[in-house]
Amino acid sequence: MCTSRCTSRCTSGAKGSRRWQKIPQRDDEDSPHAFTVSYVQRARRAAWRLRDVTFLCADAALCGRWVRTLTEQLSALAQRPRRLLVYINPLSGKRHGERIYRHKVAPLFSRANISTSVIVTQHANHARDHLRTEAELQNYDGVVCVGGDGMFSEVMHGLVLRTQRDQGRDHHHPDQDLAQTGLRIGIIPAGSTDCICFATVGANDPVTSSLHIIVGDCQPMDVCSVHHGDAFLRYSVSLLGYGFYGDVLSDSERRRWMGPARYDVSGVKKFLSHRYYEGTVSYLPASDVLGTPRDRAPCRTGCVVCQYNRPLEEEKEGKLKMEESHEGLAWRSVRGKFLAINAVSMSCACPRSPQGLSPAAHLADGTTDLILVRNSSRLAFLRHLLRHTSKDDQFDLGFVEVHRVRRFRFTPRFCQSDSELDLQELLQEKEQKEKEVAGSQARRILGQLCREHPACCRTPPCASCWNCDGEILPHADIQVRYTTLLLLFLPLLLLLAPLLLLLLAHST
Ligand SMILES: Nc1ncnc2c1ncn2[C@@H]1O[C@H](COP(=O)(O)OP(=O)(O)OP(=O)(O)O)[C@@H](O)[C@H]1O
Ligand SMILES: CCCCCCCCCCCCC/C=C/[C@@H](O)[C@H](CO)NC(=O)CCCCC
Ligand SMILES: [Ca+2]
Repeated sequence: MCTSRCTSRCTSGAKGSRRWQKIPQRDDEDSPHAFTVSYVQRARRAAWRLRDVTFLCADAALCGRWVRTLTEQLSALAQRPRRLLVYINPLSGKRHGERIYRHKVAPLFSRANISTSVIVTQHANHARDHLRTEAELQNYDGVVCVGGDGMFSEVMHGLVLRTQRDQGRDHHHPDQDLAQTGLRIGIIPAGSTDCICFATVGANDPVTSSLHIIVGDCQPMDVCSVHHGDAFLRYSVSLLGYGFYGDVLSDSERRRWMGPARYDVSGVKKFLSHRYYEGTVSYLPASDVLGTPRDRAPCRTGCVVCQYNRPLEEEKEGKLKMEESHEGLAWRSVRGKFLAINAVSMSCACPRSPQGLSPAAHLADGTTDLILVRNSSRLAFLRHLLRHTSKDDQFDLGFVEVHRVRRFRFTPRFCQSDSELDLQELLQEKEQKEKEVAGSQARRILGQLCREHPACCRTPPCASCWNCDGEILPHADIQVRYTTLLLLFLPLLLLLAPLLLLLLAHST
């Protein structure tokens, strides 16, 4: 494949240091035969860049032999994708998805001889439904989503649900282990938060993500299932947030026209309203695992903690069953007033929070970090939030606790079923309060208690909603468990990278 005739040659510079030097284009007959090799150069902060180097040969035969050999070597790398199914969300983030793909991604895919089927989505859940029903997955080596976390979530749901259907698994059953999807997913960041791309690649850069896909590595990623009783709700790979993050998301939905800024406006608004929510969190701690949420040892590709902690397919049944068998013993419960309940299966690092909600959470260890932020003053909560934007430990505060769990459940205090029970408790609390305080303060406190109870308040039940990877869940009473793995186009072992990063060779 002919490319530009501009050629470089290696010239020994001063003191024998070798450096490449561009030499002007040569049109004369005896111009040497040359071939150009494109390779990946790792730049600052996890960014990857494409670089070319051209080699001069004495004669055409030698040049041809080099190109054929290099091309054969590259073709032999089985993990590299040849055919990709691409979904573009035109409305993600600042609505640059299509432009980003056409200008930055497609040229790289074509230089790497990757064929693509591109679908620009026409409506929400277009990608999920296409993957789940009509996509002919056997024709592809992977799926690429161009958009934000919500678009990734659509592709994930489409692939996981399609795999269960094809393998006859019932994903509605909360204890059903899921079949693992075979196709890898690549993410081209074009959204507002892009936390899944940032937390896995370390950068939100379309060129870097494209090169990761072309090089074709493979990195597993935890998937949690969320159920309400026996009804399946959604899968989650990043944040399951109740209280603050749930309120921020639901408030920001009506501001989608603002793009990424919608989260800042809603964030400030919800910080100021400072709502707490009552309920009971029960969780099954992950026993006999390496690492803790506060060991400040971030998960990196080739992570040994993930390999050690992740329940292997065959032992998964046994391991979880064993933990379950001590149901009464191993499960723990926490009841109280929470500003936020966040369950993260990965660090959730993103441009807003470079370390993430749980910096030491592992991408593929089969556990979730459950962060409980109890009711506290606005100032204390602000300190907690601000620590997400620095390297300070956001868990080192009296009203914050974090647990590494395999499963957890949440029941809001004022859920419909037991409001009568709560009503008696509430009346007892009122009588107690009446004894303790008198006059105007009593009315203020009783007003607060009253405002919160559906049985005696005019406002709807004060449950928050769950933010599941950026989507709102229809129920607050949920059960969550680690269920399966996804596969991403990511470097498995960066140390091997120099050998694998030759992208392609072509004669010039
Ligand atoms: N063509 C479309 N028209 C309308 N909505 C769409 C379309 N394609 C996808 N969606 C929906 O748009 C929502 C937002 O998409 P996405 O998450 O990619 O952008 P974002 O919200 O800006 O990014 P982030 O989730 O990272 O904050 C998703 O829930 C997705 O289901
Ligand atoms: C006053 C200073 C406050 C500083 C606060 C910094 C804390 C930022 C933590 C950001 C955590 C993002 C977690 C990612 C969740 C995504 O799956 C989801 C979909 O994209 N995004 C949101 O829910 C959007 C959530 C946006 C929350 C702000
Ligand atoms: Ca995890």
